[in-house]
Order: sequence, then C-alpha cells, then structure tokens
Amino acid sequence: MSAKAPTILEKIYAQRQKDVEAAKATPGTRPDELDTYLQMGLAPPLIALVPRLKTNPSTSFANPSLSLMAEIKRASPSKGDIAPFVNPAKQALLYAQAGASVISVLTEPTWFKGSLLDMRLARAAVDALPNRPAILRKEFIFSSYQIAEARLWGADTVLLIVAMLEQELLQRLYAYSVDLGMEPVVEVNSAKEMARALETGAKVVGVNNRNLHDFTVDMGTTSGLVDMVREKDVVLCALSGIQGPEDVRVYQEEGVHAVLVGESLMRATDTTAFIKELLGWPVDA
Ligand SMILES: O=C(O)c1ccccc1NCC(=O)[C@H](O)[C@H](O)COP(=O)(O)O
Repeated sequence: MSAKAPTILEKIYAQRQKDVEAAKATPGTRPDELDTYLQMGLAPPLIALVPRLKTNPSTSFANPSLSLMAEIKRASPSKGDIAPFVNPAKQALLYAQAGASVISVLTEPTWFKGSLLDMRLARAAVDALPNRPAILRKEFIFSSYQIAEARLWGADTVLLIVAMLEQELLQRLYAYSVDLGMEPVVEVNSAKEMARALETGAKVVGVNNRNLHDFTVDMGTTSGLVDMVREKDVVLCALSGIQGPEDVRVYQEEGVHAVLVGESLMRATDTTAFIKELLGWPVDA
C-alpha cells in the first residue's frame, strides 16, 4: 500500500522546520541570543491588537463595525505568483492610509516569497502614523523561536494555526506570545478547532475559509462558526477568499468583526478605492 502524499500544509511545515533549525544554528540568531535581545529591551514598542481591531473607519456609522486586516502576499501555493515585486513598505502605507487596522505580512519564503525583512519594512513605513495598524506575522509557527523573531522584527501579533499544533503546544505558544505582549490571531477551520482555540483563552480567532490541506475555499466556513463565539468576548475574523463587497456584507450582517484580505487587494488596480468599496466605507473615511 502506498503512503499518502503529504498535503501542502505538511510540506510547508517540514520545510519551515528545516529553516528554523538553520536559523537557530546561525551565530547571531541562536535562541539564547534572541532571548538576550528581548531581555535587553531591544524589541520595538508594540500596540495592543484587540483595541486596535475595535477601531476602524466604520466605528462611527456601522453596527457592528468591521475592521480590515490587509495582507501583503507576493505569491501563494494555490495561485503561484500574485505580485512578486510588490514594495511592502509602499503597500503597507497604502493599506494604513485607507484605514486598515492590521497589516498581515507573509514571511514564509518558499511558497509565499515573503520574509522578515518585508515585515520589518511594512512596520517601518507605518511606524510614525497616528493610530498605526498592528503588524501581523503571517507564518507557520510551531516554535517559540519564531515568536521571539516576530517580536524582535517588529510584529505586534502572530498567527497560530490550530491545525498545525497539538493542544499542549498551542497553549504554550499562545502563553509565550501573550508574555511578549502580543495577543495572537488563532486560526481555525472547523468547530473542533474553534473549541480548541477557545480553550486557550484566545481573544482573537480567525476562521480560515481555505482548507490548508487541499486549497478548497468555502465562504460558509466562517458563517458556520459565528454562533460559537456570539456571546463571548472574542474578536471573530473571516480569513481568505474575500473578493468583493457582497462577501463582506454577509459577514458583517452575521456579526463577524474583521476580514482578512490578501489576493484581491494585491491585484486591485486602485487599492484605496477597492478597500472603500469592499468595506462599504465612505471615500473620505
Ligand atoms: O493562500 C494559499 O494558497 C495558502 C495555501 C496554504 C496555506 C496557506 C495559504 N494562504 C495563507 C492565508 O491564510 C491567506 O493568505 C489569507 O487568508 C488571505 O487569503 P486570500 O484573501 O484568499 O488571498
């Protein structure tokens, strides 16, 4: 009997383990060195994710209001190249000026063509803005080392994907991230994963409409999980597959608090106009 072929998530995980081992063995970025930098207070100041997600251009006129997590995505395993030569600093500034509450930066290099430098530049571009957006390290995280890296390179939050992590490790990484001042975005794709996310005490949960094993996108995935958090103090975000205002309107009516948009923003010819149209925000918002 032939062994089952690894899914894309398993392939990414295996490659990232090698990448992290290499970084940990490199003089200058060994784990004890990152710890020392953190203890010396060398990580840049950060902002709190939850309050930032609760402020957005629609706070004054929509109930519930809806925040934007805008992603910088050069490429992806499902689509190949999307915008390989995007300037992450300029893109981050555009997103921030259009009203994004969070800028999500993919830092995985092999399939997404991202890097920690992309994230650092996105942060630098928005750093001096009043009420700047939070910076999310969008990564396949399985080690506290990657969370320490994120903090030192200027993230305000990190992604923890429940499907990749045993509960004990998920809990440990969640606690480590909070210890460093970063409330993570905990990503789920099913009711079972949502229950595990809530068990950690997560305050921000992202439901990924994309199944990371087979790439299928089901926009009803988020809708199907709204009731699990309706009475809870949890910010619920819909991730992936969002292409137009109709997708967003449905989520907003269902009580979703934020949407994370990657590809359709990267392909927009007028990013600012597209954001306003997508979120139903006035042009001058
Ligand atoms: O985007 C992919 O093809 C992908 C495949 C396997 C694992 C993760 C993947 N994407 C990461 C994301 O979660 C998305 O970049 C993000 O939610 C934005 O999605 P979209 O708006 O559909 O670009």
